[in-house]
Amino acid sequence: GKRNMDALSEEEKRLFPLKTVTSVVSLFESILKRTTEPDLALLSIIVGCIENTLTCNQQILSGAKSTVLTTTVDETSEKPLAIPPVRKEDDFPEIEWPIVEALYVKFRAVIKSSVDVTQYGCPEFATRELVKRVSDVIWNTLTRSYYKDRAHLQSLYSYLTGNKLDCFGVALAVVAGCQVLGFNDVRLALSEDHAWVIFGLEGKETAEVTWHGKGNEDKRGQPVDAGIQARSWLYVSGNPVICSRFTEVASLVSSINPSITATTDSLEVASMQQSLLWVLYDTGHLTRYPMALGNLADLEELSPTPGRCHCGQLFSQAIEVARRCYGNSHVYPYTYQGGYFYRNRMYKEALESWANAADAIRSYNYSREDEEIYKEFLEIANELIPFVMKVEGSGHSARSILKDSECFAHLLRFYDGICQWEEGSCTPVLHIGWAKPLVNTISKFDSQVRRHVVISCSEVAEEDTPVTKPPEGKAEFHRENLDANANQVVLPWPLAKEQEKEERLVDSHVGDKTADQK
Ligand SMILES: CC1(C)CN=C(N2CCN(c3ncnc4sc(C(F)(F)C(F)(F)F)cc34)CC2)S1
Repeated sequence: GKRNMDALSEEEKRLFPLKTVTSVVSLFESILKRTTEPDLALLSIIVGCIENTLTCNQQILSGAKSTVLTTTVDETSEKPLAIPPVRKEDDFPEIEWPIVEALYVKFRAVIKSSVDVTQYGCPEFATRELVKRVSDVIWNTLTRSYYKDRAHLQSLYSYLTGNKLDCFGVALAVVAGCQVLGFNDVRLALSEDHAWVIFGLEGKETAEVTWHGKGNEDKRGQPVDAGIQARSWLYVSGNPVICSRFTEVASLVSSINPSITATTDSLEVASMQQSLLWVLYDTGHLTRYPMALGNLADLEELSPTPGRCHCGQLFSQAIEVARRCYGNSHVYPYTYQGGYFYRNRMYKEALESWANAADAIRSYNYSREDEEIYKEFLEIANELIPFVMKVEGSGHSARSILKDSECFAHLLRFYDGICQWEEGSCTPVLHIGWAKPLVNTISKFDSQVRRHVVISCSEVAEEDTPVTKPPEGKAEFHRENLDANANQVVLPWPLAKEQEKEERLVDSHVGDKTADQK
C-alpha cells in the first residue's frame, strides 16, 4: 500500500489534541514500537511545546489555576519539603497536531534548503564537512546574543519558535538535522557535561558540533581526540554514552526541565518526564545511560510511582552501568547517589558515595573546562561534609560517625582522590579555601579513630623517594584482615604527601600572618 509519508499515523494523530500526560505517553509508546526509527525532530517539538507552554508563560496565581509544586527547604535536613500544590483540574495545554506539524515541516525545510547533499557526493556515510555544514546551519540561525544558561532552551520547539538553543540543544538539533538528510550514521555522544557526534564507517569519526562553557572558543568541526588525550573529565577518557536513536530520544526526555522558577516545578511536566522515562526504561533504552537513570531516581524520590522499584535501586543501577560499561570514568552516578543519601540523612553512606566519586576523578588531569565537576567536589567538601560534621558533631553517642573508622577512611579517600586528580594537572585544584574545612573536618574525628589509621604505600614509590614504613609494631591492615573490633583502616599513600602539603599550606598561611604581625 501507499507508504505513509506522514510523521504520524492516523491512529497517532487521533491522540491530538494532547491534553494529558497519558496521551503523551501513549503517543511515545506508539512511536517507539514502530519498525522505523523514531523521528527526533518530531518528538523534541512535542515535548518542547508542552514544557514551554507549561513553564514559560506561567503566572503563579493565588488559588492557582495551574498546579505547581512549591518547595521550601527544611533548614535542618536540607530536604526539600513539597508543599501540597493547590490542585485544580490537570492544567495541560491543548497541543494541537497542526501546530506541531507546521513546526516539524519548517525544521525539515530549513535543513533541506540549506544543505545541498549533492555537494558532498552521495556518500553512504556523512562526512566531516557535511556534519560541520549542518552545525553551521543551526549555529547561524540562532539569535545573536542571549543568556545561554537559561532553562527551556534544549528543544527544537525553542529553536523553531525563538531561535534559541543551549549547548545540548545545538548538538541534538545537528543530529536531528542529519536524520532529516538521511545520514543515520550521525549519532549523539554524551559525556557528563558536553555533547558531540560520532559518524562515518563504524562510527569511528568524532566531531564537535556545539560550544562548551563560558569564554571557550568553540571547536566545531574538530575531532575530540585532543580532549581525550588531555585526560580531562569533560571527555570522560573516551567513554561517552554513544547514543542509538532510542537513547537520543532518552536524552531529549532526560533534558526536559519542569522548572517554572528556581523553587517551583510544574507537576504536569515532571509527571510527563517521569512517565516517559519509565517507558524508555521498560523498553531497555536507559540500560547504558547512567545520568538518565539518576534523573529518573531523583523524580522517583520526590514522587514514588506505585509498583516501581525504590529510587535507591535506580541510583545503584546507574553506578553498576557506569562501572561495567564506562570503565568507572563517570562521576555523576556517585554524586547522584551521595545527594540522595545526604538528603535522607544517611551520612555514612553519603561519605562512601563521595569517596567513590573521588576514586572516579582520581585518574583525570584537571583542565580549565572541567569547572562543573570542580564545583561539584567543592560543594561536597566545603558545604555538605561540614554540614554533616555539624549535625553529627553534637552526637556523643557511640554510634556517631565521628567514632567510626570506616567513615574516616571514606573521608580520607575522598580527599585523596581530589589530591591525585590535582597531581599532574596544569591547573591547580586545591587552595587555602579547601584547607580550613579539610582541617576542621578531619580534626572532628575522635583521636582514637585517627590513631588507628595506617597510611600504606598503595603506589610503587619512585626510586629516590624514601618509602615511609608503617610505624613499628603496627601491622598493615587490609579490610579482609579486620577482625570485628579492630578499627584499623588502611589509606592510600598519596594522601600522606597531600597531608604534608596541606600542613605546609596551613603553616605557610599561619607563617604569613605572624610575618604580617612583625
Ligand atoms: C548529580 C547531579 C549534580 C544531579 N544532576 C546532574 N545532571 C543533570 C542531568 N544531566 C544530564 N542528564 C541526562 N543526560 C545528559 S547529557 C549531558 C551533557 F552531555 F552534559 C550535555 F548534553 F552536554 F548537556 C548532561 C545530561 C547532567 C547531570 S548530575
